[in-house]
Amino acid sequence: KNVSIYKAQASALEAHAAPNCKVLVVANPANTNALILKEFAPSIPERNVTCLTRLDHNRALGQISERLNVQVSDVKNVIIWGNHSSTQYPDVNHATVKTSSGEKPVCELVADDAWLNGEFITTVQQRGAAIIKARKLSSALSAASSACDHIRDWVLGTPEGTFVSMGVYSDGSYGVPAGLIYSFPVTCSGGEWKIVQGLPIDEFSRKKMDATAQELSEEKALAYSCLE
Ligand SMILES: NC(=O)C1=CN([C@@H]2O[C@H](COP(=O)(O)OP(=O)(O)OC[C@H]3O[C@@H](n4cnc5c(N)ncnc54)[C@H](O)[C@@H]3O)[C@@H](O)[C@H]2O)C=CC1
Ligand SMILES: O=C([O-])CC(=O)C(=O)O
Repeated sequence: KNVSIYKAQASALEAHAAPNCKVLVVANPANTNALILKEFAPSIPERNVTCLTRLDHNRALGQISERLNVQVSDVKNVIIWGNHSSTQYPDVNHATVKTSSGEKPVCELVADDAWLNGEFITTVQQRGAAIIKARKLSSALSAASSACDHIRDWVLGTPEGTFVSMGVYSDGSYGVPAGLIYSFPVTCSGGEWKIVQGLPIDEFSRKKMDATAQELSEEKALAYSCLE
């Protein structure tokens, strides 16, 4: 059903939208809906079609700020890799906290790998489901607020030294198959996003990044099979 909805939305954009419009897909499955939209709106450049993983990014910042008892605005550079689903990989290996003695790595300050590699990841992965369970409705204000964050940073740029997570069309960076909409760390400037390059990826992260890519490949195949 989503495939036909996003095919129709794409056709409407193709017919009526400015070719330089920016598209943020929120509705789930967000990454694959964005991929279908990109496919059926060929006049809109693929770099103008994105999906929302900023809510997951903000949740990860929130978990770290609570754990360390610091302001959420002092935490930065967490990464959400992959799908906006429970296979996403929230990664704090490159995240830092502003302290009175300068910026410190989150891993060093938390100093609890079992929590970072376990409960932290599952809490962020399952936050959407936990909210639905509690409210019988999905996240509303936090989702809307993160959509504003996504668009604001895309249009106005990310602060120097800060990256954010966005679901964007993969160019094969970090060994992620090209042709998926995958959440990467990005910086934005002049209305364009750019995938942050050259971050070291350890074996634990590699496995988690591959698992969420695998799920996206399967979703893509399923979506395309609905088009036949
Ligand atoms: N990417 C993210 O971080 C998040 C994604 N979501 C997703 O956003 C979507 C919306 O969530 P809610 O607003 O809570 O759901 P909702 O059920 O309150 O609203 C969905 C709306 O879509 C409309 N709709 C249904 N079929 C349509 C069609 N063919 N064309 C146009 N409109 C149609 C319905 O009338 C309804 O108003 C869901 O898919 C949800 O899973 C929600 C929160 C966060
Ligand atoms: O599944 C949903 O509708 C909720 C969701 O995406 C989220 O809160 O991250």
